[in-house]
Parts: sequence; structure tokens; C-alpha cells
Amino acid sequence: MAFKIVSMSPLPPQFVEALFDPYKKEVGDLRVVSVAGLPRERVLEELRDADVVIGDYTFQMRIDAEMCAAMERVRLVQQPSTGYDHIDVEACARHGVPVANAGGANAVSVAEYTIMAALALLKRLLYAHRETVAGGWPQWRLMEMGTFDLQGKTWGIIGLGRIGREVAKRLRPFEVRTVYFDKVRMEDAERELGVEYRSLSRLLRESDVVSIHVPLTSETRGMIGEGELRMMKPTAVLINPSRGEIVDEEALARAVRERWIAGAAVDVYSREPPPPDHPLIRAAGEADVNLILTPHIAGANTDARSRIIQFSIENIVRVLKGGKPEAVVNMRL
Ligand SMILES: NC(=O)C1=CN([C@@H]2O[C@H](COP(=O)(O)OP(=O)(O)OC[C@H]3O[C@@H](n4cnc5c(N)ncnc54)[C@H](O)[C@@H]3O)[C@@H](O)[C@H]2O)C=CC1
Ligand SMILES: O=CC(=O)O
Repeated sequence: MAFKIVSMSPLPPQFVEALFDPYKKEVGDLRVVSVAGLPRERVLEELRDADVVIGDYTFQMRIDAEMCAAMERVRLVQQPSTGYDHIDVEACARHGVPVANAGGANAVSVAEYTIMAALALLKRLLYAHRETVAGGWPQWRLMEMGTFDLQGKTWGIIGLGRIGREVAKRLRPFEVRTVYFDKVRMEDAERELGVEYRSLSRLLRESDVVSIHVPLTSETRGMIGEGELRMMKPTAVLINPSRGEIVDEEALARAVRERWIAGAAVDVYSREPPPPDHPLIRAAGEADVNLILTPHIAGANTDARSRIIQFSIENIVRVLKGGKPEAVVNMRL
């Protein structure tokens, strides 16, 4: 009998099935069914006799409590990404369904994106490019607007997990002081990475660059609002490659337009893609606003994508062969 894999992602099922080709000798036959865009009743029906579920890499299709309850024989929900806030992992745990993420396969990618964004903001790269292409030569103006080196500055990391640590590691040659806020104080990491612990408000007041690397949870939703943005220095920049709902987007748009802070880079939005009247899209269209917006790509470049696919497929194969999955986020196995 063939294993049944239900894919929540919009990728064609034949494409997903082909990824298992090298493993078919080990696991036997398998069939992939895509439920993207199907009516809810059909999705629930397909989940009932599935062996494995692959979560949606575009994060559009949620896996809620009712879906977890329908997974009568599912051995693993494999999410092909780091974040899993679109899955009710606690409900899955209550029904005995393990949920795994990609085990940090794109942590380095997000760290590199974050450092790139900080340099581009501090040096106002987008403005310099736009003006030069338009025939301008804003050399002096850029210095007057405020363009800075990273060396000698303070970088505040919010969330010293996998990504936060990769950022801290890569910051060492830049000769910055690195501070962090996390719900857990990590003295080993402090020694190893040369970072210092701060309360959130102190980190915001001290830092020249603030980057956010916490997951979206009920505690982190709205963590950075108007009050927090107003604590930052007017010369500081904010980078959010984590999740849109962690930052009050309306307040951030005002912060960059009204110069409470010097700039921001945003990769993630409360609604993706953001509509044309989204406050950050509108702010980015204004002259001189130092705002970099990207389409949720920090952890989704070509290298990252192949590492994530490889990890996910191998994890699924491990489970189909009767082994224990890695990178489970909702229970101890
Ligand atoms: N834009 C993109 O393409 C990508 C975005 N991400 C986002 O980055 C997030 C972080 O990823 P990882 O570093 O792998 O996660 P992780 O789980 O390794 O680290 C998260 C850190 O945040 C801390 N934290 C959790 N709740 C907190 C709170 N209320 N206050 C302070 N600290 C808190 C944890 O203690 C932990 O140290 C993901 O959840 C995802 O949302 C991840 C990969 C790609
Ligand atoms: O947002 C991307 C992820 O891997 O999480």
C-alpha cells in the first residue's frame, strides 16, 4: 500500500512526489495529494487517511485545531520553514501529532540578509542608487542626511535563538558592541559570542541597529509599538525579518516618515503580500524615506530553499521508515 502525503502548499503534487524519487527504494510507493485551495470539507477528508502532512511554505494555509483532530493516522506534520505560527502546534500535540520545522536550515540566510539590510540602511543605499540612476550626484547630500559606518556602533538583537546567534557571530569582524534581549538569559552564549544582556527598553535606547528574531507568539505580537519605537535613537535603524505582527506597522510607517528613527528594513507583513494601501508600502513611495521592503525572502533564497527541501524530505523519509523525526517543536518523542 502506498503512503499518502497531503501537501498544503500550492506546489504541483507531481513536483513534490518527484522529490521523493531517490528514496522510493527505501520507503516504497507514495502518493502526494495537494489540498491548496480546496474547500475545507475536502481538506479535512484528505487529512483523515494521510500518513504525513507537508505544511504550506507560503504560510497562507493555516493548520487549525479541527485539522489536527482530523489527522487520525498522521505521523508527522513537516513544515518546510523555520516559523510555524500558522499551525496550531498545541492542538496537534493534544492529538498526538508531532510537528517539525526545518531545523534551522535557513538561519544563516536570515543572518546574512539582516547584516546586508543594516549596511544598506546605514549607508542609504537605495537613495544613493535611485538618485545616481536619475542623473543626480548626491555625494555631499548623503553625508548631510546622515550615513554611517557599522564599526563602533551598538547592535541590539531581540531574540538570541538560532538566527540571533548567527547574526551575533557574523557581527564580530565589524567591531560593534552587541547587546541582546531574550526571555531567557544565556550566559554561555554571552561568553561565546561576546554579547551583553539588556532589558528590552534599555536595548532600544542604546542601540544604533535593532534586529528582531523572535517567533510570533501571543507574547511577541505587538512587541514593538509606538512606545518602543519612540525609545529608539533618531539615528537608529530597525530590521524585521521575523513576522509582521510583531511590529505595529502603522506606527513603524510613521516612525520612518516623521524621523523618530532613521530607517527600517521589513521582510514580513501582517498580510502577505501587503496591499497597495499598506502603510509601509505608502511610506516607501515617499522621497527620502529610508525604508527597504522585501517580499519575505530573508530565509528563502535558492541555497536556503534547497537545504530546507532536503531536510524536510529526509525527515519525512525517516518517519515513513519507522524512525523518529528531528526538529519536532511541539512534543518530546
Ligand atoms: N523572513 C524569513 O524568511 C524568515 C523568518 N524567520 C522568523 O524568525 C523567527 C526566529 O527564528 P529562530 O531564530 O530559528 O528561532 P529560535 O526559536 O531558534 O529563537 C527564537 C528566540 O526568541 C526567544 N523568544 C521567544 N519568545 C520571546 C519573548 N516573548 N521575548 C523575548 N524573547 C523571546 C527565544 O527564547 C529564542 O531564543 C522564526 O520564528 C520566524 O518567524 C525565520 C526564518 C526565515
Ligand atoms: O519565514 C520563513 C521561515 O522559514 O520561517
